[in-house]
Amino acid sequence: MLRKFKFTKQQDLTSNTQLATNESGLSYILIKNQHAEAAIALFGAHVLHYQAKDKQPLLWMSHTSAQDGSKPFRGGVPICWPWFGPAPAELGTGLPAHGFARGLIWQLEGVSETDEGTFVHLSLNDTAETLAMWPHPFRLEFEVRVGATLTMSLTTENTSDKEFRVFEALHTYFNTKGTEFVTVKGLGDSFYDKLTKSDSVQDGDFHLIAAVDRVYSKPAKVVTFTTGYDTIELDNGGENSAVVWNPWTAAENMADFDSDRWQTMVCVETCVTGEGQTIAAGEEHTLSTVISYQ
Ligand SMILES: O=P(O)(O)OC[C@H]1O[C@H](O)[C@H](O)[C@@H](O)[C@@H]1O
Repeated sequence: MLRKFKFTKQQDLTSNTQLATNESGLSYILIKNQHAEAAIALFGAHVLHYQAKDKQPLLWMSHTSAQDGSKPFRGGVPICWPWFGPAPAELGTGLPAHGFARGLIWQLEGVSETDEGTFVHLSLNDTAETLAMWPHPFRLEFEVRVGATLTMSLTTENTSDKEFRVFEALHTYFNTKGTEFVTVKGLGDSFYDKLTKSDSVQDGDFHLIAAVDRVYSKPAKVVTFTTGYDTIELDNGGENSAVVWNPWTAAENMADFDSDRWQTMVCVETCVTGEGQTIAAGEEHTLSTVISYQ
C-alpha cells in the first residue's frame, strides 16, 4: 500500500477499516472498500494514501518522509492551519511553518460505511500547547470520504468569545507520470509568485516546466489538471485561492524529499490565503476539496 511504511494491525474498526500502528507507534486508519483504498494518520489527520480501483495512487508521498512524528509527513495531504507559510509576525518567532495542525495528534471520532464509501471523522481541540502558539480556543473537525472520489472537509469552529482569523490549506501532493504531463486549467488569471515575490498574470493554461510556487487568487470553483495517468477535477468549493508548488531541483536540499522525485509530483492546493477567513465567536467555516476523475 505505502512503500516503506510498515503497519501492525491493532483492531478492526469496520468491515473495511483497521486501526494500525507503524514502527514508531503512530496510529493509522487503513481503508479498503469497493471503491478505493486509503491510509490516514492520526498524526496531523494526514491523508497519506488514496488509490481508486484500477487507478494509480493519487497522492505522492516522499520515500524519505519522517514517519515518527518528529515532523510532519512530506506528501499526501498536510493540513495547513491556522496559518499558511510562515507564522504571522505578531505571533512571534520559532513557530512551525503552515501552522500546528499537521504536527499534532488528532482524535478519532468515528468511522462509518455507506454505499458511497467510508467516512472517517477526526477532531482537534485547543490545548495549553496550541494556546501558547495561537491564543484562540477552537475545535477542528476533519471529515474524509474514501469513495470513487476523495472528499476532505475541514471545519473550524470558533469556540471562543471573540472573532478570529484563519489561513488554511489542504496541501495536496499529486502523483504524476512526469512534469511534462502536467497542465492545469481554471487557476484564473492572476497570481502572486512566491519565487520572484511579485504579482503576475497567467496567460492560458499552466504548464509545469520549472520550479513553481504560486498563489492564484481567483481560481475557478473546479480546477482541472492532467497527471499523465488521469485528468483530475479538484472542486475547491469556491475558496479564495489555489496554490501550485513544485520545488524542482531545490528538492535536493530538502532532507525529507527524495532528491529526484520532484519529477513525479505537483501540489495543487485548496487554500484560504490573502485576508484570511474571519470567523465570529460561536460560528464555523468549512474548507473542502472534492477530488474526482474526469
Ligand atoms: O516544506 P513545507 O513547510 O511543507 O512547505 C512546502 C511548500 O508549501 C506550499 O506549497 C508553499 O507555497 C511553499 O512555499 C512551501 O515551500
